[in-house]
Amino acid sequence: MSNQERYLSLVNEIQEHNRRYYLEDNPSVSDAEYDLLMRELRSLEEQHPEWIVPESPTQNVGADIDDAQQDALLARSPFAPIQHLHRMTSLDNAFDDSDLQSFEDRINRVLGTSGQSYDYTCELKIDGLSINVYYHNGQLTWAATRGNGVIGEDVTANLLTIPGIPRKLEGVPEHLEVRGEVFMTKEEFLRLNAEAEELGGTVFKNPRNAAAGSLRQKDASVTASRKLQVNFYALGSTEGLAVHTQGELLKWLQDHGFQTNPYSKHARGWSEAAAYHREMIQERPNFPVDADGTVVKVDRFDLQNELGFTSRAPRWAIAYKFPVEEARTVLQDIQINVGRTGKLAPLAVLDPVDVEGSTVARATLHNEDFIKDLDLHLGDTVVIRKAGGVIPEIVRVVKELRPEGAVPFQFPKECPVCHHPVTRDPENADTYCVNPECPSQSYQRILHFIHKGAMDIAGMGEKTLEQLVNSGRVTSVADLYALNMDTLLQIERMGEKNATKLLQQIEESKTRPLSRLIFGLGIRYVGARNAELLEKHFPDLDALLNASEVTLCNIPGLGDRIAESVYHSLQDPNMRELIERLRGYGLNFKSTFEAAGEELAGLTFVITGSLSQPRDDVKKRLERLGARVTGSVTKKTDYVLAGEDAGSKLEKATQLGVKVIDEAALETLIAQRS
Ligand SMILES: NC(=O)c1ccc[n+]([C@@H]2O[C@H](COP(=O)([O-])OP(=O)(O)OC[C@H]3O[C@@H](n4cnc5c(N)ncnc54)[C@H](O)[C@@H]3O)[C@@H](O)[C@H]2O)c1
Ligand SMILES: [Zn+2]
Repeated sequence: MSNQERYLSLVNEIQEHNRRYYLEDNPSVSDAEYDLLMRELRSLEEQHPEWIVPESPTQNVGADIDDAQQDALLARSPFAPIQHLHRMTSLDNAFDDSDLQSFEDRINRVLGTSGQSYDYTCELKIDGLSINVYYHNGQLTWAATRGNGVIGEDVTANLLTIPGIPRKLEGVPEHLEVRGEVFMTKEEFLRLNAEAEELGGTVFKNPRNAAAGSLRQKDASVTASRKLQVNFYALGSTEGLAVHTQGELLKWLQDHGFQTNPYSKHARGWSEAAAYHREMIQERPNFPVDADGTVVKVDRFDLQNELGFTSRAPRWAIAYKFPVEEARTVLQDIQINVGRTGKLAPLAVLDPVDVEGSTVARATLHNEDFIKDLDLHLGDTVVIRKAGGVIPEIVRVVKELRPEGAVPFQFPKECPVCHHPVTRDPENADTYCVNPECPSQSYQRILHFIHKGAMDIAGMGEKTLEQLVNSGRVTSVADLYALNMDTLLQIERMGEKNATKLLQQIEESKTRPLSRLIFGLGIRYVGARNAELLEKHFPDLDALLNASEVTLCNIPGLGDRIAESVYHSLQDPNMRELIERLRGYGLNFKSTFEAAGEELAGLTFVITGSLSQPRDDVKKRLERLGARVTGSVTKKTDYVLAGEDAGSKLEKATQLGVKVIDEAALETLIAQRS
């Protein structure tokens, strides 16, 4: 291949990656690999400017799609197109200190100075997706994604589900665009992926894709459930405002109620900016959200204006990317766990190794195809890194170091626990043990049923449950309610005191809200949020059992795939039998959802001590009835709701003369005010 052919094939290849990344939120290569391709492309273009084609990714922002593709996209997109008032651009990259130095040299050249150190505002480059929020006469009017920089997608309804975005601004120009980055914290990303792995939803590659995929949802209530956040850092134009530097702008944004990132810092000259960058690399493991680098911006706006833009990026800013740390280690083993849906989950067991500030000894391998594509052999030396700064993943095998005689890993044909033959889902690469009596599945199902978010039976430890399941004393969640003192005392290390406590918790769990029971049943796709939706819609479990598939599909926010899954799971004879047994044991089947009311409007509550219901449920109920629930007692607190063993908050209430009530008094209060 000639160099020019290589150039054109790079243009094509990168365009394809852009499409997958920006339009489908589903990249097939890592950002580091992508950046390497871009660097190669750039250096070819520097040597041969005459080769540059207009569709080159260096000349465009975003997916660089032509008109026909744009039409096709918009036709498919559930979002209306919106034209930005001012173009949204990308950023050029620096990969080492000398790139940063060249950046300052170029500024000197363009501004006609030489060797001068400029003032910069340095910020974190949050790895999310950019958003443009438009205020007309101070009123939030629409919000759009970057799109191709000129036209983006209207995601107003979705954006409004994110807390902390001002709806109204005072004393601002008639037209104002406020720009920032929508992102997902690492914690929320892990929670979402764990839920998706378990319930069978989309598993995202990294927090950026998760944020993009969550914001671009047809159904804004799905976006609302994803806990997105946003940091603002720019305006479309600062005309008509008394801000003259990026530093002042960040302050202006904060003063007007916009969330900004706390890590920004002033720097003088490229070397101070480089020092900030090094500091941030050290801090990176502590960021609640992943950042993929720092952004160095010329501070003064008059200089920014002089410097201007290239076709895709400002000349006054540069993204200094964090190094991607890779480590080598040895694949010791591949463990296969069987989840509660019967899904076989392969896990790589690695020689522990440090990557980006933490020790990695395990990595998920997703499914059979993932292992095949990597061509994993036990004993292989593998390269690992952290996707999105969080999830350790195996990137590739170092084939040269493969031990002699190593054989490719064979995915099991039978369940590693019950030895029942497994079946592969024809739609994806997942493999399932379909034996309904598989002890591993029973164990996982019961574990799910008793965990904190479901029936919350904390006294049942994993070891205890394991013994109960393995000895055949407990095979389904209903069996929990048949446990008695004699059975429990046969469990190793289970004394009378703990057994009594456990039996009491099991008894208490019978009164949990219906949504927790529905969640606990472990229906595919039904997490805590969907369970709540279902509880809101039906007066009791029987009404849900009798609901037709159409009725379920019509529940706003539930989604057809979920409705279908609920319907079919609840028709299953085994599920019916289980539910009847639970009814027999007297579990609560009634919806505890009162319609949202005003009974407690204007009152502030603090909850303390242990109550008959999980505190979170009580809090939600108070809020549904209009109350505000806060964490600490002040003079503004109207009531302290105290359960057993209430401590310092109770003392504080007495000191301040705040009324203290118990659960019974709360019911009276609600009844009086309704
Ligand atoms: N893996 C893939 O297939 C693939 C494909 C395309 C792009 N990518 C990744 O995306 C990058 C290019 O994407 P891009 O054009 O969106 O640019 P970018 O993400 O490198 O930088 C520009 C963006 O940074 C964001 N940003 C975050 N914090 C900011 C701050 N404080 N100030 C200003 N901007 C801030 C803004 O959204 C802005 O649009 C590549 O370097 C690569 O890492 C990967
Ligand atoms: Zn099995």
